[in-house]
This record gives sequence, C-alpha cells and structure tokens, in this order.
Amino acid sequence: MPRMSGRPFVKMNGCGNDFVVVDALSRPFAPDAEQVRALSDRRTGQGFDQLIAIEPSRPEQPTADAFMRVWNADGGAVQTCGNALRCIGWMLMEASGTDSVVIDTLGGPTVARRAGPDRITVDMGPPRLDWTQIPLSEEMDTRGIELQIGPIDAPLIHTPGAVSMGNPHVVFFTDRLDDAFVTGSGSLIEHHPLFPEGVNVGFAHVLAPDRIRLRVWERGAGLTKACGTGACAALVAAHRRGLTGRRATVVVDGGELDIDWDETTGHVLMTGPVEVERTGTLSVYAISGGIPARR
Ligand SMILES: N[C@H](CCC[C@H](N)C(=O)O)C(=O)O
Repeated sequence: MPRMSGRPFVKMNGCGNDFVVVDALSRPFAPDAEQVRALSDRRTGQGFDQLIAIEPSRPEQPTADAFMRVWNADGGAVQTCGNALRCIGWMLMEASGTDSVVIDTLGGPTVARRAGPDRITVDMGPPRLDWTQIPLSEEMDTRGIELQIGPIDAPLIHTPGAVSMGNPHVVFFTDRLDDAFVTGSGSLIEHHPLFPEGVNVGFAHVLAPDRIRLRVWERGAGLTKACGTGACAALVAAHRRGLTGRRATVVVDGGELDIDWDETTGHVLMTGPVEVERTGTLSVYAISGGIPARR
C-alpha cells in the first residue's frame, strides 16, 4: 500500500462509533475502495467504522473552516457522519482555539460548537423529508413508507419513517433490538431496491416522549455502537409520528446523544461526547506464509 502506509492518523470515537482521522489539509489523501477496506479490517488493518479525511474547504462553501470526507468500512464514499462531525469539530476547535467551526460535507455544511468538556453540539441542518431527497425509488409518504419484514399477513416490523440528514435513513419503531433481529433485518433492508443509494436502518424503541433507545445497522458498516445521523433521523421520524416531542435523549449502545429538532430554525442539533483513543501511522499487514509482512 505504497501511497497510504506511514501516513499519520488519530483514532477517535463518538459514543463508540469509531474513526481513523487523517489530516489532508496540506497533503491529499485519496484511498481507493480496496485500500479503505484493508485499513478498516480490525485484525490486519487499523480498524474503524468510518475513515475520515479533513480537507481544505471547497469553492462551493468558502466560509467553511474545512471539508470532511467520509468512507464507510466497506470502502464506499458517503455524504456525512454525525459522530465524526463532533470529533472533527473538536479537533478543529482545539487547533484554532475557537468555540465554533463550520465543517462542510457532501451532505451539506454543518456548524460545530463546544458544549462542555469533550462534548460538542453539531447543527446538522434541516432534515430532508421528501421521498426524492431520501431518496426512494418511488413516491411515498416518508412519515410511514410501505416496507415490511416478515410474512405478508403478519409482518414483524413495518411502516418505517424515512429521513435524510444528508445521508439516507429508515427508522422502524419496535422493541425488538436484539443483535440477531437488528443484524438480520438491517442487512436485508440496507440494499433494498426501494433505496437507490442504499440506506442506514434504525430500530427505535420509544421509551418516553423525550427518550428513545436506538440501534442502527449502518449502510457500509453494519451494526455500530452509535450512529449520529441515525439518532437525528430517529427523533425526526418519531416526532412526525407523534411519538415524541422535538427533543429527546437517544440511548445508543455506546452512550447517549441529545437531539433537538429546533422549532425556530427547523435544524436538528446533536450533542454528545468525543474521545481520542490513540495516534498511529497507517499500515496493513498481509499474513503470507504465517509470517506478518509489512507492505
Ligand atoms: N453509515 C453512514 C455513514 C456514517 C453515519 C454514522 N456513523 C453517523 O454517525 O452519522 C452512511 O452510509 O450514510
């Protein structure tokens, strides 16, 4: 892996959703899908849910402090990542000594602000709710789309909400959150033809009007410990169904996220922790002949 090995990185996570972060502000970083997959391997690579590059802002968003590029563990480049936006926001604020930064993504610009020690609030912008914005392959009411899992006459789960936070989400309301059900159902739906760009699949159990337990089978990464955009999508979908207010604590495997669908701006604010795990240099190992060989 001549172009990647030796590149410094920072390993971070937000509620356990973990990232390898590369600084590409002054030196381009353009791994191909195969290299991303190799780096994502938790045995022979660095291991991560998403790979993140911090790049100079794009001409389309000159007021942004930086552009955040996201790859899923499966090698696919995607629009955005909520938990990573908190981590990158924290890094940029630490570096600049400011209390807020604008981070542009393929899913649109966002604003990150300090919310306490190692806690960041990200204004994720407005949810996109039209079927063409999810996107879906046919016109449907995104408050409850025609989709189900299980026998036609006795579905196990059905009529999920559909929301885009710059990336596509479908949210089922159910109390079945065990690994087998989430993994089995999520992997079935992730590439369903109703979602031309694939989809992140949320399983939300509404515990109270201000509290949701959520697990997410992520597009391109599988079952993760947390999904920031998924938590935003779950709150928006729940409120649209009259199941919660406009604010809720979303309890994910790796912690809690506070989500607020602001009535005045229509924007979704996500607040949660950031954690630095370690630093290192990119490399992958090929096990050839039983002897690890650095490439
Ligand atoms: N799997 C997502 C990207 C990462 C989203 C998630 N990790 C988050 O914190 O928002 C997608 O393909 O759209």
